[in-house]
Amino acid sequence: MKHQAEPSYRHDQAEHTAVLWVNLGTPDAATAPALRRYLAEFLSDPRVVEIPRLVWLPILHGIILRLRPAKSAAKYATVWTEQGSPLAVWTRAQAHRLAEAFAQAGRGALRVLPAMRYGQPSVARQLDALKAEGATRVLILPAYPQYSATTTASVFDAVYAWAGRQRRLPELRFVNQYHDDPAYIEALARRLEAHWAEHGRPDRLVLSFHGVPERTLTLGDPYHCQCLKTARLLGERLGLPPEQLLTTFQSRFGKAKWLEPYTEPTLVALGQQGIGRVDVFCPGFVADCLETLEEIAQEARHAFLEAGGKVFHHVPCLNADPAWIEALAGIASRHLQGWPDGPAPEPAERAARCTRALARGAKA
Ligand SMILES: C=CC1=C(C)c2cc3[nH]c(cc4nc(cc5[nH]c(cc1n2)c(C)c5CCC(=O)O)C(CCC(=O)O)=C4C)c(C)c3C=C
Ligand SMILES: [Fe+2]
Ligand SMILES: [Fe+2]
Repeated sequence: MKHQAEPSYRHDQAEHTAVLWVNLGTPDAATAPALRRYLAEFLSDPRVVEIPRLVWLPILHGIILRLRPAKSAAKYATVWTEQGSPLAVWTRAQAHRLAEAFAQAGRGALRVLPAMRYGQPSVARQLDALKAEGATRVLILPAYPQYSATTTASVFDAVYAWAGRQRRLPELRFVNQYHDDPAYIEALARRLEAHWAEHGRPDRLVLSFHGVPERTLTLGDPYHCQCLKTARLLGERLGLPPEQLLTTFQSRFGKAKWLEPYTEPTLVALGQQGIGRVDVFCPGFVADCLETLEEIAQEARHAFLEAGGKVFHHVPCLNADPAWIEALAGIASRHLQGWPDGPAPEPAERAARCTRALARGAKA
C-alpha cells in the first residue's frame, strides 16, 4: 500500500486531543443532482445495503438513482433552512456547543469537529484537518446512541480507510454506543416533560426509531435490543404505564421485511381506534432531519389525522438542548480518560473562539 507523503507534519508541534462528532450526512442542496450524489455514496455502502454488489449496483444505478433523487429532493425542499439541511445545521451546532461545554469545564484545549459519513465535511477531510493542526489523539464519537452495523460500524470503516493511508497515525478511540447512558435518558425525558409542561400529556407516546432490515437482528446486530432498552428506560423514567407507550420503527426502504411494528401503520391503527392525541418522539435521532421533520411531522401526522386521530404532536429531537450537550460531554469525557487535553490555546485563538461563540449565542 502506498502511504501519502506528509509535508504538513510538524515535529515541533505540541500534542493535543480532539473529538470527531460524526453524523450520517445529508445532501448539499435540495436538488435532484445533489440527491443523486448523496444517495449514490450512501446506498453504495455495503454496510447499508447488504445485497451482493453484482445484484445491487445495477438496481441502484439503473432504477433507484434515476427515480429517487427528484422525489427525495422535493421532500428535502420542505424542510430546508437558510443555513442548509437541518441535519447539517444541528450537527455543526452540537459540535460547537460541545466545545463550549468543554471550555466552560476548563478544557478549552479540546478540539471538537463535526464530520459526515456521506457528503461533506467528510470523515477523511476532518481527520486530515485535525492531524494538520497537530492532533495526536482522536476520539471518534458517532451521533448514534444505538449501535448498528449500518451506521456506527460504517463510521468506523471510514476512519479505518483514512488510517490505512496514513504514515503517522494519531491514537484513536471509538465510542460504540450510549443507548442506556443515564444522562442521555434524562435529557430525553426532560425534552418530553418540557413539551408536556406546555401542552399537557398525550393519550399515547410513540417512540419511533429508524428501522433496519429484520435479518440484521438474527445476524447479530444489537440495534433492535438497544432501541427497546432506550425506550424502556425512558418510559420508566417518565413513569408512563406500559400501555401508553409504543415503540415503532420508521423509514423502511425496499421490499424486504424491516423491524416491526412500523411507525405509520401503527399511527393509522391508533387513529382508527379513536385515540385522541398522539405524541411522536424519535430518541434515536439526536438531530432533527428529513426523517423527523418530513416523514414524522408531515407524512405520519397526515396519516394519523386521515385515519381519524384528533391531535398529533411531533416532539423535536435533542438538537442543541443543554441537558443533551451536558450528557454528550459526559460520554466523551469518560472515553477521554487518561488522555491529556493538550496545551491551552494561544490567547489570540482563545479570544477568536470566544468571539465566535458570542456571535453564535447572539444569533441563537
Ligand atoms: C437503504 C437502507 C437504509 C438503512 C439500513 C438505513 C439505516 C439508518 N439510517 C439512519 C439515520 C438516517 N437515515 C436518513 C435518511 C435515509 N436513510 C436511507 C436508507 C437507509 N437508512 C435513505 C435512502 C435516506 C435518505 C432520504 C431518502 O431518500 O429517503 C437520515 C436523514 C438524513 C438527512 O439528510 O436528513 C438519518 C438521520 C439510522 C440511524 C439507521 C440505522 C439504525
Ligand atoms: Fe436511514
Ligand atoms: Fe424517510
